[in-house]
Amino acid sequence: MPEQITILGDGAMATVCSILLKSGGHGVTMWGAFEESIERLLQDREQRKLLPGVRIPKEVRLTANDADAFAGATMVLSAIPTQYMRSAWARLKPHVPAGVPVVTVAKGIENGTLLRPTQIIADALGGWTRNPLAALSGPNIAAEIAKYLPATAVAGADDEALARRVQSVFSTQWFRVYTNDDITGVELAGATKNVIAIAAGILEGLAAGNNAKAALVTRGIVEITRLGVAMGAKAATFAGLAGLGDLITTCFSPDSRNRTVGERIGKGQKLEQILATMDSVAEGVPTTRSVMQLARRHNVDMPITEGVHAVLFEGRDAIDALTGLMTREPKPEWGE
Ligand SMILES: NC(=O)c1ccc[n+]([C@@H]2O[C@H](COP(=O)([O-])OP(=O)(O)OC[C@H]3O[C@@H](n4cnc5c(N)ncnc54)[C@H](O)[C@@H]3O)[C@@H](O)[C@H]2O)c1
Ligand SMILES: O=P(O)(O)OC[C@H](O)CO
Repeated sequence: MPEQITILGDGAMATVCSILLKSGGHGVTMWGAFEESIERLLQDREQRKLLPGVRIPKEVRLTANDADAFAGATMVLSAIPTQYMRSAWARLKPHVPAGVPVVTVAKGIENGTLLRPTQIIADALGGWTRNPLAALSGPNIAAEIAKYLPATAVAGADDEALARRVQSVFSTQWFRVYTNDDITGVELAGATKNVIAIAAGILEGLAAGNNAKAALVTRGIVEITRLGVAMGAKAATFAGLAGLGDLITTCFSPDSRNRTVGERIGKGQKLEQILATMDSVAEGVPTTRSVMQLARRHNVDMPITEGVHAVLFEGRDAIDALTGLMTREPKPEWGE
């Protein structure tokens, strides 16, 4: 059944979701936080910097007006980067229709609160019961979906009926959606893989080779699963599309912003310099701080995350961090 979907955000993911949902026969309104950005989109029908060459269909309604954004909405999609979610949702709260399901595609953990995207929304809106919440996550590089290349995702929700509704809304011939009742795992996997993807980029920048990259992906999934399980997620979710699937694409795709940040660091650039030249968001950078704190809080060993944290925020040299990982005390592959 066609739905009327309000997409919050006007970045790369919001843009591809507008195309995807419109192709599925749904009505779409896209809201942006900044008037100038929506004005530009109304003129160009294209996010020239974030997703060049990809046209936003004329049927997609564009607005920067908070109240107008939710007219007729039967579902809301939040495509706002994690660290901006709280302020955006607090601003929009008076206009969000109660009872309408909210789906998030954000992949991060909020700094300070250490909350997952759906938890941030619940917090901002004043409770889970006001709006049912779901997360959509998986190997979803926006630039590929925009070219109608085949992709898959997981609709995570506590409520099975909601997960199935999200699955049905987002499914097209080239976008296959599975359901998963482990929303904690779906969100944690999507956030933590970004930290490992920064490490993959660092290896790329150091020209460390594919054996090293394979080791990173394999040991990376082990450590993010360990954190997830300690926080109540299912290990199987991390072995699925939202975990291993997304980790692989993000570690290997040249289009990944997180991997690109790492690559530039591996080549010797400074983080501040990299971030100053990026138009788009690399969620893994602030999320590394949050994941490091979660690891400490839950007493989970996360040596790769520790290494990324040290390189990004403690001035550690990338080669030194890699040597540190390679010379840790010998241990069995499985176990503590
Ligand atoms: N791009 C992808 O391939 C992709 C795929 C899957 C999931 N995601 C996730 O989607 C989320 C959005 O990422 P994106 O790639 O669409 O973003 P982007 O990097 O393309 O664009 C950044 C967006 O942030 C918005 N923004 C900047 N400051 C803001 C503020 N103060 N308040 C509100 N909004 C602000 C900008 O208007 C813009 O829409 C992220 O959590 C990302 O991890 C992205
Ligand atoms: O470009 P990145 O690194 O933010 O990755 C985008 C998506 O999360 C890939 O699934």
